[in-house]
Amino acid sequence: MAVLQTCSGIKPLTSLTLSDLGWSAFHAARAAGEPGLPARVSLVARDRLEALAEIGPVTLTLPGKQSTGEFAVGDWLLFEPENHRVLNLLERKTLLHRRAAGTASRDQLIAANVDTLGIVTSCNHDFNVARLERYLALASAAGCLPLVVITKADEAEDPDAYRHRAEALSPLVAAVTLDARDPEQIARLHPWCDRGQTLALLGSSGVGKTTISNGLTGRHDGTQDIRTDDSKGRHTTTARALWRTAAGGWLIDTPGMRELQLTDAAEGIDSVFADLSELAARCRFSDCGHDSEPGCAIRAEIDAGRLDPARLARWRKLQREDARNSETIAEARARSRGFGKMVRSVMEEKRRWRGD
Ligand SMILES: Nc1nc2c(ncn2[C@@H]2O[C@H](COP(=O)(O)OP(=O)(O)OP(=O)(O)O)[C@@H](O)[C@H]2O)c(=O)[nH]1
Ligand SMILES: [Zn+2]
Repeated sequence: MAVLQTCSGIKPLTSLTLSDLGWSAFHAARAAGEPGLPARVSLVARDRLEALAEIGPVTLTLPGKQSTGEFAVGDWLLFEPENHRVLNLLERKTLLHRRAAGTASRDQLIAANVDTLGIVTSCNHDFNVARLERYLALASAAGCLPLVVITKADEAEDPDAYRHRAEALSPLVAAVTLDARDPEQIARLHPWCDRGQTLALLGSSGVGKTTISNGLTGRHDGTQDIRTDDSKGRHTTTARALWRTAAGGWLIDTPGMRELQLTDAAEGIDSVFADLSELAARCRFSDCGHDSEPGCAIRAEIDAGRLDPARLARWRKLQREDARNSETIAEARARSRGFGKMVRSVMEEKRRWRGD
């Protein structure tokens, strides 16, 4: 199964050290004294995990009834070398997750231990401050560093203007402009995916994610498919995996990355809008709606012309989106607990009725 591909000039998968794989002091501390060998998950299938260890690629199985749904690409775990069974999932440094599509609200893991979230946009109408803020909040909630990658610089008159606008959004933001089709320009992204570093890309359709990912991994066919099983049966997934980059690091490319919605991101939103949340803390009322309440610190800034009311509107919109999604997951959990209780009481009732 062609899950992974090495690039010419870099180490083959069988001679990678743990540091090559992205192992850090954080994980070493969690694994200390625990039995088993460390491995990093490169693919999550319904019945098994594919992973990379110092001994090379391994296929791992889970004990008992444990579901592979609890694992994400990029996870670190410990496994028994004799039978390739998973012993222990190690705590994650960062985690990207989303609300699963469909009516059943479910939290779905997308990728773990991603160091940098590459937020891809273009020097054109795709460049949208509200969308960038949303992705920045998501990166912050996941614990990843944000990198704004602005493609199609070759089509813009003043690409630096886009970079400055992105960098103005938060002191944490680094931004890079490039023509993603040019290998020399792609190399500007190498510091974020060199040895031990893991990068994941997020962005709207058509902004150039596939082009960047091909440029970084040396993979020329974006549709190099892998066969996997999931709850819906056997099917083909496009590169739902951990890819080796030419710079010696890793690129995580999962289909779920492309439709990330905010959930449980309240803290991430507050970090992107730190100026607003700090102001809000100075409003006279702790539940100030920042509309017409007396003593509103945010209104005072707007009235003084120091704050753009549009930024307040964007902040509130993200808070509402996050509240709505987080609530639905919490509610769904409560519902499934309630349903479980109901099933048990019906079963008990039946047993009593049958007399066993
Ligand atoms: N001029 C120019 N074209 C680019 C650049 N980056 C990507 N493209 C082109 O834009 C089109 C879309 O690029 P993709 O890499 O497929 O975009 P994507 O983000 O992967 O799109 P989805 O697969 O739909 O999510 C392709 O025709 C690319 O060749 C760039 O920096 N400059
Ligand atoms: Zn207020």
